[in-house]
Amino acid sequence: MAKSPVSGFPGHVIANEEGKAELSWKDRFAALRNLPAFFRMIWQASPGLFLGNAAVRLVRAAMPALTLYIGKLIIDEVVQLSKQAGSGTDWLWTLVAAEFGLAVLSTALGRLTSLIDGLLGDLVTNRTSVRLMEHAATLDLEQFEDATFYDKLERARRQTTGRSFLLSGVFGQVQELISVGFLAAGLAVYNPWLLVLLLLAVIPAFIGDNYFNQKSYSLSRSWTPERRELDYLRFVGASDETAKEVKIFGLSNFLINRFRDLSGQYYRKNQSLSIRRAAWGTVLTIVGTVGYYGAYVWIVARAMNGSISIGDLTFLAGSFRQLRGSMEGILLQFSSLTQEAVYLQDLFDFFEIKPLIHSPEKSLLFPQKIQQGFVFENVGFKYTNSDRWALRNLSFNLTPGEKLALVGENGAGKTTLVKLLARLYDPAEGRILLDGHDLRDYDLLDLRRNISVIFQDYVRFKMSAGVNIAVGDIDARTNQSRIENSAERSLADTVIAKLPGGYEQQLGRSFGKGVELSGGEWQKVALGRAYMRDADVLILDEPTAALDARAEYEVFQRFSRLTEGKTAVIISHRFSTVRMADRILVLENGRLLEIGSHQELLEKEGRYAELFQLQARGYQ
Ligand SMILES: Nc1ncnc2c1ncn2[C@@H]1O[C@H](COP(=O)(O)OP(=O)(O)OP(=O)(O)O)[C@@H](O)[C@H]1O
Repeated sequence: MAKSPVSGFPGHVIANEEGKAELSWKDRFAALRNLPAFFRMIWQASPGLFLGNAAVRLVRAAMPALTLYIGKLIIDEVVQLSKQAGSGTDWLWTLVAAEFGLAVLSTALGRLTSLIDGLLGDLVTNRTSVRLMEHAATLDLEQFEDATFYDKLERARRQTTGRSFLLSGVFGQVQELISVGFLAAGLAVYNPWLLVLLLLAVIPAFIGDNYFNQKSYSLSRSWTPERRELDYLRFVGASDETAKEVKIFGLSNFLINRFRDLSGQYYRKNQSLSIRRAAWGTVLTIVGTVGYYGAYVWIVARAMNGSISIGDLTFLAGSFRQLRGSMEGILLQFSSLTQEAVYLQDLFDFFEIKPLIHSPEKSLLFPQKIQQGFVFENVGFKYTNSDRWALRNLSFNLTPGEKLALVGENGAGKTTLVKLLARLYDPAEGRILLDGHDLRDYDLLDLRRNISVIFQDYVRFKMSAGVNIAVGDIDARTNQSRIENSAERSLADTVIAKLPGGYEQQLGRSFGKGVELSGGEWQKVALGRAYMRDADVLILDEPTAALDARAEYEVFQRFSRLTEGKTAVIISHRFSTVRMADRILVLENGRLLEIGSHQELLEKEGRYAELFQLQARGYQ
């Protein structure tokens, strides 16, 4: 049985993947444990900016209480002076100057904070993106082919941008908390009950907001697959890669309608949630305003009966208003921050995914010279999410220096076989031996380094022609003579000679003055990668499918010469290519049907002979 690549990962805060996720309070508080790791990420991005941010915010936290207190002193002083004409005004003007100074400082520090937040946010985003790419590179192909994994990757990718919100949010929250501490202390000196009234004014709105945040989180999470489909439709509907077929088959309406349906459904769900949120928000804020005016009435009454001064009145009213704003901010932010922290869990979950295919602790190095070759022993393989065996009971050997051709109808399992040989997957049954040792005992990177594979769906990198060949051995990308030599062997040199920029020419139309190549021209370039990698084992999956008859002939003339002594596996539907192999392995529905030389198989008059004659007749 092929193991599910995403099962058994560390627990989620979220209940399930299908999206019935609800965020309970427990989940929210649990998500807060992601914050230390998040702070570590920020600290690693720039310790200097981190400390600077903390220091500036600490100073800013003290400012509201200080400003209000100076305001109170100013008013009390003015009242005093108006009662005692002729006394000095120096103290009054000193206080006014101090308040002015605070106002200027507050503006300057506010700007400074945004600047630092912005810079730190960018650094964190870049670092996280790099980590994401690095980690993705370690994971298995099978994991990439799993939809659940892809959703997780998608959510993690979304986490790499927009981190600055969480960053300034968390820092801002700490700043507000300290600020509230100062203000609350001032209020408590006059009457601690004011603080109770304050909580009553703030909590209803908080509960409402929290409820709706939870709803919108589960909506957005449950829609991850559809959002991915929306992105995909947007891409297919408007991209250079698909434009040709979209036009020819007149697909645009089909795609647009699907997009409209899906985005419309999401919009409607979101719309009803947003309306309910706005309505409840209004009601609960009014409740809060009642609480605020209750406290205000008490303060005014105390001032009227002379228990507190006019300065105290402005200080208390100001503090109360400010505190209400700050606490509302803290509580509301808390619910969106915990939500963000939960999203952060997606990112950390992604980093926790471990590849199932890796090197053993004590690994073997790929042999300098292959002695016995590869042996497939009763190999079976199933793709994840598929009940069908793509390969089963497969036993054969591949001797050193042999050229083996794989033949079979579409879906017979040819590509799967070579993916197993390159250890992109591990067999679910049986084993593959190289010189008597299981492939799983070899160092994975060393194994891959020594096997050169060109897949039928090779990547057309939107990069220069030279790099498109150099990807065969990317560390040698500055070795121009090796690149040119590889190009010569694969016939790509004639393609590149026609490009205005030669080896520097940007390929594909995505960037700048890129040039598009024909299918066969791309194939020659991709074939160059196989020669660039000087590996002992060469695997070519339909390497000549797009080549014209002359090019195919030439490629194979060279191929036999250039791969002398190397082990090669070639997948091809063209029998002119296949017959040049030493032996031919015929697959049917994942099983080995026949194996032997061209002549042997023709004499056997089995499936190979039938397919060969079928194709030969087509040429007569
Ligand atoms: N990534 C995948 N996930 C699930 N099933 C897959 C995947 N790749 C291939 N298969 C299935 O495995 C079987 C063998 O596929 P494979 O690509 O090995 O065939 P092939 O012989 O190379 O075909 P072709 O001649 O069309 O290239 C097919 O039934 C295919 O549907």
